[in-house]
Amino acid sequence: MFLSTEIRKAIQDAIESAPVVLFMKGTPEFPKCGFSRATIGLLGNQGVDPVKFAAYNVLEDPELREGIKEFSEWPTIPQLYVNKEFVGGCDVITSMARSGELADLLEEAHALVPEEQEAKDN
Ligand SMILES: N[C@@H](CCC(=O)N[C@@H](CS)C(=O)NCC(=O)O)C(=O)O
Ligand code: FES
Repeated sequence: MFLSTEIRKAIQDAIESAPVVLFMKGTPEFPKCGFSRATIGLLGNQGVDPVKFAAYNVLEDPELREGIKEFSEWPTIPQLYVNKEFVGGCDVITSMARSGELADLLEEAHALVPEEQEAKDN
């Protein structure tokens, strides 16, 4: 697929809009797919600060849905970015949550709610 400059720029802006960015199906409140729902649940369990988080609903934007796959070179949704770096989809995030890598990544990105950040610093 041809990724236009315009779409590439829109994706770049989205990725830069918050420390933690999720491209998903539906919204955090109303996920439209189990993989997106599970990913939102994992980020919530980690204690991601809502002010550090942005979600983009690919179901509302077919160009974003296809464009993000090309951009990330990753064939599926959801897709997580932390500090502008692509992390992965639901399986990757699930295994990183289990191993503790996700907590470390989010902590380093200062993306956790302040109390949880403090609890981890102590
Ligand atoms: N194993 C994937 C599960 C996600 C997945 O399979 N997503 C599919 C179904 S929601 C997808 O995005 N298909 C392409 C599309 O719907 O555009 C992961 O780890 O994220
Ligand atoms: S929408 Fe069917 S598996 Fe995600």
